[in-house]
Amino acid sequence: MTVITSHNLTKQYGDKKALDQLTLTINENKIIGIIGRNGAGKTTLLKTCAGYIKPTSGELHVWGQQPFDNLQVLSNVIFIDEEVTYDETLKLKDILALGKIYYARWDEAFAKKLLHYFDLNVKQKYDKLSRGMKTQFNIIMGLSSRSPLTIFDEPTLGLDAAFRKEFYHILLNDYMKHPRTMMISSHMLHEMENLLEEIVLIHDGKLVMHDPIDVFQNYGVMLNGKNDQLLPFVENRQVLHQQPLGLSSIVGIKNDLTEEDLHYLNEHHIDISPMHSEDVCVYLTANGKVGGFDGYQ
Ligand SMILES: Nc1ncnc2c1ncn2[C@@H]1O[C@H](COP(=O)(O)OP(=O)(O)OP(=O)(O)O)[C@@H](O)[C@H]1O
Repeated sequence: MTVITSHNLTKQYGDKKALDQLTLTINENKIIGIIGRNGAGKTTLLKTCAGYIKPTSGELHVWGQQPFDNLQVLSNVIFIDEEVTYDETLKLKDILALGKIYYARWDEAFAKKLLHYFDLNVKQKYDKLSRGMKTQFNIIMGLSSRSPLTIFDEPTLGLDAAFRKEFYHILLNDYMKHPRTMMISSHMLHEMENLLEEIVLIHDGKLVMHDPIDVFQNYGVMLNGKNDQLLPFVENRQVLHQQPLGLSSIVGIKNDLTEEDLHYLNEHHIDISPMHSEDVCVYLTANGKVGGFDGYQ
């Protein structure tokens, strides 16, 4: 079943198009990574899908309905980011009690188990938690809501490595037991790759790529060899990155190598290595800057 469909979705702030004619389909029960550079439009996309932001133009449907200010959609969505705040008088247990009211699939026992595991005291006031502890609590709310559409916007921002690791592990286990649609934006792609089933890469508000994670992971290859042999080889190919090293170069290209290509590379001692997913993201959103910053010369 389809959860989200957008067609030419656009959100404009003054002259800036935070989302620019974005057409996308998200199917249910997947974990989807929303990636892109700073200012790409990730938060705007997620908040628009969560019904918090009204699109300027285009179409957006969540379970077939326009999400903005739509109670039926809102009751099935949870949106967690670092700006979530609660009334300063509320203790954690009071907030858990609210979970029961807001989320049909809320699992209070699970929430309490997680709080205990992470040494968060239910009697403590939310307002008195450290910033990292607030983020931990927000994540616990997000997981325990079991909302059919669970959205995490940069969930691990400011969290230590130990918690991040635990979070990925718990999220995956809970998702296996209770499948739902999860959209997660993050700049920590390398840490999250194993969780994700699909990647949505956006840049300047536009969709660059929406594919299964393995397509993304196999998108490019890095070649390292002598210029005489390497440069003619890459001449008519999609070059994503190029780094001269004197008489040699490192060149990143789209991975569409044939048997014949592999034979050539082998024969000319050109090394082939995988292009890391984070580099694929960087190179595909580089605005034509294939060689990186070189302003010191
Ligand atoms: N309320 C707003 N008013 C004006 N401009 C905005 C507003 N919200 C977002 N923008 C602009 O829209 C663009 C996309 O912002 P958005 O926060 O969606 O990006 P992002 O991909 O989440 O970035 P980051 O990774 O840095 O958090 C940016 O240029 C931002 O300045």
